[in-house]
Amino acid sequence: MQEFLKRLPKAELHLHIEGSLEPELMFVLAERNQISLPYASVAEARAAYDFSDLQSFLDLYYQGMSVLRKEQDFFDLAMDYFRRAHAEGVVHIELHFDPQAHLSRGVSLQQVFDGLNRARQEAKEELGISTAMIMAFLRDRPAEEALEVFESASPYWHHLDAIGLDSAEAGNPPSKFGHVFKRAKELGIPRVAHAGEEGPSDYIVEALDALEVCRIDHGVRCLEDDGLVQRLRREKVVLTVCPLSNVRLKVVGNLQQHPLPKLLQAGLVVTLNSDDPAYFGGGMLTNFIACQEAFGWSEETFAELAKNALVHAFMNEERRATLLSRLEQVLHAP
Ligand SMILES: Nc1ncnc2[nH]cnc12
Ligand SMILES: [Zn+2]
Repeated sequence: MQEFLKRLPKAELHLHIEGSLEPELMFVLAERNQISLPYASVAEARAAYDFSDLQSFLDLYYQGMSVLRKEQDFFDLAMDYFRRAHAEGVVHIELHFDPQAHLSRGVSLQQVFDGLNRARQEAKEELGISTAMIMAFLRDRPAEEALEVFESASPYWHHLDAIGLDSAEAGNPPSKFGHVFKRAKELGIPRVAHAGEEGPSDYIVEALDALEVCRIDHGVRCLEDDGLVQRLRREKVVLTVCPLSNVRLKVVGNLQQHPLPKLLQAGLVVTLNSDDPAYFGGGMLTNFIACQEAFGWSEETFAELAKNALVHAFMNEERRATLLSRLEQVLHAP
């Protein structure tokens, strides 16, 4: 089964590239940029990744990314992840990135975009991985700041496949960003948002109504509202679920208690994703294998999950057709 899960052509729709920063690279970049870390070793950093909730993770996540200063750092960060993902059978990756968390440290949008775009090109040429870019806004920062950053990113709008909304959810409802997302809609830029991770199911409704998103990142709390579940099913809204993330951030007590089987049973469009693989215990394949162990799913179930991601990814139709036929080949391989 693990061989099958590895061979499945997996598309990752929910990945924070800054959350793919492994401690090993963090130490290399800290030394290169003369930045001091609060850890004496890689092992000490990993030991500190013991979270009680989303905020306790975000504190270390923003601290960790402080080693990213130059274009080369963003290139190295992304290539490091693309290589690991490639080894796990990932064929397409949609990168969330957090410009505000870099701008506030004096790192320019140009450094971020140039480094990530150079890595995306190399991933395409050397690894055959396609990628998409989701510029996320920090919901615990003022909405006006998000709008300013969005406008200042106009030279890079053509690189964006979507905008997103992340960071501390509770107390920061989607509607706070209604005008930012409206502006993106006017420009024809698709929209996604984290909702129903720690926040209530109402935030999922708001993300659909006020932000007009095509996907909900996480969304696991939708089950608290039957009407919402029916709507998500009817409107075929994609949920980018991140099983190991939800365990590590104590959204659920353990993986066996995760609502994933219920989400599938409800007929929702579910995908599996890693969120912040360097902090939550592993990448896509690790998440797939953990679900196999927790839920005992069949090959057909994993194939459905992988297909959902390919069908709803931000990719051109030629690439989608290629990857869907690769999926069929894996399913029918002897
Ligand atoms: N799981 C998560 N939820 C909200 N914001 C994030 N930023 C990075 N990972 C996140
Ligand atoms: Zn996320």
